[in-house]
Amino acid sequence: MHLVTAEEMRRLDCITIDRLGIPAVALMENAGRAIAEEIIAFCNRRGKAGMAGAPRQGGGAAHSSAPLDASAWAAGSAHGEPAARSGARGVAFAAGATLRSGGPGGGPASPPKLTISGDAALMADHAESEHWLVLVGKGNNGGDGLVAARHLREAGIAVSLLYAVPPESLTGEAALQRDAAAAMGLPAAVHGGGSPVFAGYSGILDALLGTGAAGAPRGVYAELIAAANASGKPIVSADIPSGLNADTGETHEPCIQASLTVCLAFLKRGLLQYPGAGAAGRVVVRSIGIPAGLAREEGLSAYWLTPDVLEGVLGVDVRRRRAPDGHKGTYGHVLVAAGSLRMSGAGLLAARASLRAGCGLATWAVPGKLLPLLVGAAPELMLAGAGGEADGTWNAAAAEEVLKLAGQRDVLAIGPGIGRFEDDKAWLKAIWEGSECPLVVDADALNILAECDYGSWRQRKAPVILTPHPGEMARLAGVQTKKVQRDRIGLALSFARERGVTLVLKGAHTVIASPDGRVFVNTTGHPGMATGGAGDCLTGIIAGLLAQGLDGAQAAAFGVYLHGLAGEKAALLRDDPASVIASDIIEAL
Ligand SMILES: NC(=O)C1=CN([C@@H]2O[C@H](COP(=O)(O)OP(=O)(O)OC[C@H]3O[C@@H](n4cnc5c(N)ncnc54)[C@H](OP(=O)(O)O)[C@@H]3O)[C@@H](O)[C@H]2O)[C@@H](O)CC1
Ligand SMILES: Nc1ncnc2c1ncn2[C@@H]1O[C@H](COP(=O)(O)OP(=O)(O)O)[C@@H](O)[C@H]1O
Ligand SMILES: [K+]
Repeated sequence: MHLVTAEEMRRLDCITIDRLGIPAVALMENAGRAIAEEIIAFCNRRGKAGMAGAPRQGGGAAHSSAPLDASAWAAGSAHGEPAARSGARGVAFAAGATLRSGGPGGGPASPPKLTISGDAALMADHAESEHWLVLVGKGNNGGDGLVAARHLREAGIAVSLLYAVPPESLTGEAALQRDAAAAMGLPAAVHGGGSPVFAGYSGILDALLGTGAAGAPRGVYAELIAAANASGKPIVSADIPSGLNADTGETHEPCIQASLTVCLAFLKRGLLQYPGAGAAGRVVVRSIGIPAGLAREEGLSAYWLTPDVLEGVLGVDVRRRRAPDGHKGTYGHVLVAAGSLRMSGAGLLAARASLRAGCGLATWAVPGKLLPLLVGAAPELMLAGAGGEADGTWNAAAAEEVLKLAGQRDVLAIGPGIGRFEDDKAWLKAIWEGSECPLVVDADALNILAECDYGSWRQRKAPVILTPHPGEMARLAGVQTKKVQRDRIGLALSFARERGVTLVLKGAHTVIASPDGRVFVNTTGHPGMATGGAGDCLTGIIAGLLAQGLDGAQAAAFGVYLHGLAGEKAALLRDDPASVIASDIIEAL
């Protein structure tokens, strides 16, 4: 599924309206109806759970991990329930008259049944117990809310409108919807400042600000957002939560904390990155008549990482099929140069993970003094001494040993647990320039890299994959960690392009950017993976996939995806995400 910025969304809107001739008001009608359908489904679910009026739990970025669960996401109108719902709610009865007598054999036949279905998606189970307040902004987002209000009313749900600004200031399609709502007699008020009263409503539709918003909500918009959040009522957002930066996922002060966001046409980038992903609650993407293929035709290249994208966009065999006559040589040989006396485990985790990712062979290179201590640590691994100091730490001269070993292997992964040492920049430069195979750079090797002028180093032919967490990324980019987190997708993209590397910016909803301008956002994984060594496993997984012939972007994206899935599985096996440790992730691969 494509991810779009607000600007790209406007472009796709314009193409649909100008080139295809679909009127803007038709798109708005589709948008509003989709929002109404989702609100009705929300009410019906709530009714079934016997929780009428219950607000979302927790709120804010720390709320339930539902949005992290790929199954909680839904694309288009096929979001899991409608088929079952329409089956259950369709009006079906037998036709009164027998249309044809006699079966093929001439005997009596049972009369054919005529089945007639109602507009199931717009049927509320307990409409009488619902009363929704629609917060209406001045732009098209407000217009969407007005359309939704009409459809909710049609479904028998009581609806009231609260305009942020005098309704006379609405223009274009939004003004048309304002008039239609008035003609239908929907009760409306204009926010007069101060604290609006939300008592008596069973839910709030946030149609204040959408992709046309600029900066933090101002004036009456800010008042309404703060009051809606404080009301404790469940909030459904139209397109994006008002107060969210649709491109970056930054939340302004204030920002709506939604239970559900009905995203229109294409998934906005900001809904996939924290804290925005937390503010959005559950996200449903609904089509509104803008052809999905336009995104591809327009060359958009940001994606939510799903098995479909892995296969269709990246060309990865997600089933990881192996040739029946394959042997260990078929699946490549990884060299992991990692670990030192005090952090040998980091190297062990990376090397073991590469094997679990499916490479044929893995060699773990450590400072020679450590070798006797590591014998038998993992029987499947080969061990190699790579020089180093008498105390089991690395030194610059060890680069030569690493290069010798790498010459006979398919992939080199460096960094986990190596620490810092004298002349480590020379060590890294020698490896960077001297190795011919794909290179995965992690942990302290990234910190060393951040201090090097590697743009002037000899150009590498084989891919480089950098796997920083936000702190390491901050050092690489020479900015504060806060700035990294403010626009993870934008930074990862520009860094990968400028430096000609594949960049894996780790953390909840890891971003994978490739030097050709494609970017992928992963949503597998969970907070239980915030544990020492989890990143070392990822380094090994990516190296293991590279060894099997995947290219840089394929290995990075598939590796991150599998790593997250393994983390989820490990949490299930442990019964508690908090108990997951890095080794569990490897075992769950
Ligand atoms: N064909 C289409 O285009 C379709 C669009 N669709 C829908 O339209 C949405 C985008 O609509 P949009 O572009 O009208 O912008 P929108 O977000 O409603 O609000 C902008 C208004 O808010 C104001 N404002 C801005 N920033 C502010 C701030 N910080 N604090 C306070 N006020 C602020 C600003 O007013 P101004 O300050 O300029 O007077 C401006 O007038 C999109 O998300 C989707 O829901 C769908 O219907 C499908 C078809
Ligand atoms: N809340 C989270 N949700 C999903 N994945 C997470 C979360 N926290 C951490 N992770 C993942 O766990 C790994 C941690 O890596 P890192 O910080 O480098 O750990 P270490 O250096 O100890 O190995 C990364 O792949 C990261 O994306
Ligand atoms: K909104």
